[in-house]
Amino acid sequence: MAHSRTPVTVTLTGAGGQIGYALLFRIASGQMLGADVPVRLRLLEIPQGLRAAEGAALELQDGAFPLLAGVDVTDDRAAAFDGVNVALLVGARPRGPGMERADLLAANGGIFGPQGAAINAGAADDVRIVVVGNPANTNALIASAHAPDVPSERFTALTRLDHNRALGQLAAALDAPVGGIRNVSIWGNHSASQYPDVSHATLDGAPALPLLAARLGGAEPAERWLADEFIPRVAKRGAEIIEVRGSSSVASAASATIDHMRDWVGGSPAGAGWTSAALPSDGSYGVPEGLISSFPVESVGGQLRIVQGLEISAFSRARIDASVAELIAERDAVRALGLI
Ligand SMILES: NC(=O)C1=CN([C@@H]2O[C@H](COP(=O)(O)OP(=O)(O)OC[C@H]3O[C@@H](n4cnc5c(N)ncnc54)[C@H](O)[C@@H]3O)[C@@H](O)[C@H]2O)C=CC1
Ligand SMILES: O=C([O-])CC(=O)C(=O)O
Repeated sequence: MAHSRTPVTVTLTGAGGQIGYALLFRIASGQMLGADVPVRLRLLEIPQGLRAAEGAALELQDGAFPLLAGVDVTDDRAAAFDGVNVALLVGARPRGPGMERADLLAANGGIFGPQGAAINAGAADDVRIVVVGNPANTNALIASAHAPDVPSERFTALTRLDHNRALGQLAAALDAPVGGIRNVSIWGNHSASQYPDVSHATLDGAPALPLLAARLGGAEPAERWLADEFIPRVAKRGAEIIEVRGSSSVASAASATIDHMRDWVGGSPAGAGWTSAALPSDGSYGVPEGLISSFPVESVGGQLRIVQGLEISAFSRARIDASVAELIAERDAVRALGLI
């Protein structure tokens, strides 16, 4: 099929890595931007990752994807982000043995600062950015700080994986299909301090908490399950996957990245309820303005909007505040390092 539309330029960093490999073929097949939207892929790697990215580019050619208008592989940030419409910032510096948190933040500042500057210099007016590489929220903050001409709300970080993990756990507890569940929320940081919140969740339109209580033998056992099992399991799911699989989440992380960008660009599907994404706070729910924190969001008219007016219990408030406190500490640490 020939496509008359101008291709959308998608830049993927860390394209030679694991998540990159899981993402590329789904993007090329139209699962992120639509079955009628041609894409041009720009794969950014560091020199030692270039061969792996070049190999992925060969396989993309072998996939004969009708929507794929071209693939460039480069280690040049300016070339990678020139004209970018959709940026998936996956490549990051993993924590090595003996590395302190400040070392990790500094190493990632050296990646995300210059990438933010390159986006600022070359991106298309409609650029949308999602940071996947950890620590994702603070890396997004650093990139945004180096892109003063790009509206800050275009910089987001991925918590859709946490959102999807929460859906999966709640569906299992309710012994119900995941597709019937709506309005789970992830608040705060993409880290073990995050707060997966089911207080507004529904199953087939009915509030989920009473259904949970009925299954678990009352409101108190349900509260215990939420506090002692559900919340820690979702918040530490990344570590559980590493423990069981031997390496960190890949296909689920790629799938969540596709979900995040598909909904942002294409809009939340009608009747699907809200999802979760980390984006700069506008002060909603007492989260300090400018912090890149996860919120319940809907995508309307190409923009992510924080869902307003939700009642926040004392239990939820304490947990949101704890995760936000961690984000503040990360922001202050990168500020002290001169990275923002
Ligand atoms: N936000 C989330 O929900 C999740 C985030 N992650 C994070 O995603 C990141 C990537 O994970 P994997 O693909 O499994 O790691 P990986 O190590 O397989 O791949 C990372 C790739 O990034 C490249 N890279 C490093 N610095 C770069 C730079 N400056 N520019 C371009 N490329 C660069 C590396 O060469 C490597 O090929 C990690 O930081 C991981 O912690 C993983 C799972 C979930
Ligand atoms: O925990 C990790 O290292 C990777 C990650 O962010 C996740 O799986 O949520």
